[in-house]
Amino acid sequence: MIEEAAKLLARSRFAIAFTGAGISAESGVPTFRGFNGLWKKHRPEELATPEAFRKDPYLVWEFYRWRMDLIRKARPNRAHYALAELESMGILKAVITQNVDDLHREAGTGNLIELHGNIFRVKCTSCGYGEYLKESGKLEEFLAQRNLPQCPDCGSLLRPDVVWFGEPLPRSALNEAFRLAERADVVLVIGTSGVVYPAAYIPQIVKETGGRVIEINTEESGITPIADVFLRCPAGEAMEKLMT
Ligand SMILES: CC(C)NC(=O)[C@H](Cc1c[nH]c2ccccc12)NC(=O)[C@H](CCCC/N=C(/NCCC(=O)O)S[C@H]1O[C@H](COP(=O)(O)OP(=O)(O)OC[C@H]2O[C@@H](n3cnc4c(N)ncnc43)[C@H](O)[C@@H]2O)[C@@H](O)[C@H]1O)NC(=O)OCc1ccccc1
Ligand SMILES: [Zn+2]
Repeated sequence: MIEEAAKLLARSRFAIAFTGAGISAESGVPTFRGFNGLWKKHRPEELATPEAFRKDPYLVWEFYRWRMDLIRKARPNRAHYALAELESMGILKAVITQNVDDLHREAGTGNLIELHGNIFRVKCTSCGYGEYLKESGKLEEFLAQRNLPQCPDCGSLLRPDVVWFGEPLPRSALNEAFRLAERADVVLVIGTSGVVYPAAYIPQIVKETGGRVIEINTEESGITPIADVFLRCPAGEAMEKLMT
């Protein structure tokens, strides 16, 4: 199977990657399904909603600060670096991710589409203010606080710049992702359960426009039925084999 996947990639004219939480599991970042009950018995889907934020912004900010603190200590793993290398070799044209953990960027991926936002960015709930805490160097101080963060421009509440359930994805990112999927002849799907929409349409669009689907996952997922090659293997291990 690895040989077949390597051949498909080597012969590809326009290959892209589509990733989920599973690619960051080996970096110590819990997957969504692995999360259940991980944080104070809450399911992430309960807290990652506009309703939850309206009802209890303290609880939601505590949840996101906990995740930001956990994720900032994580480092990219072999799978993240392999995708960045495939891009620098000109084989991979883009990485489309559902992850908000910034690990693809840290690994050196250039053409990165973050469909669900980035946990280290905050934005104002009323004016257009936004800040990337890693760049502004305010991350430490931000995580040390327990208060509700306020917008320095208008004083309103700041929220994590991620897409919550029931919220539309950023139009530009979604259009770019669909455009890439239509153009791709190969998609490398890594570590996703493939149940969250509209993101999960990406591999289907590649398939429907004549492309091939290579899936890497430790177990079958919602994508497996359309996979031409299924590698049941941890992402780091599979990508290492693919690169050698
Ligand atoms: C749960 C699901 C059924 N619900 C949805 O899809 C909903 C509703 C919906 C919309 N359309 C539909 C159509 C059909 C059904 C439902 C819907 N979608 C939405 O709400 C979207 C927004 C969805 C985005 C939500 N935000 C996230 N994240 C950011 C926040 C945050 O992170 O805090 S989603 C979040 O969960 C998802 C988790 O999935 P995975 O990444 O796949 O992770 P998971 O844990 O599930 O699986 C891990 C996999 O890895 C594998 N694995 C584990 N270890 C390894 C390993 N080592 N190696 C390899 N693989 C491994 C495992 O086997 C497993 O398969 C990711 O997308 C992640 O980003 N918005 C919207 O539709 O808006 C409408 C709209 C339109 C216009 C105007 C108004 C409204
Ligand atoms: Zn503001």
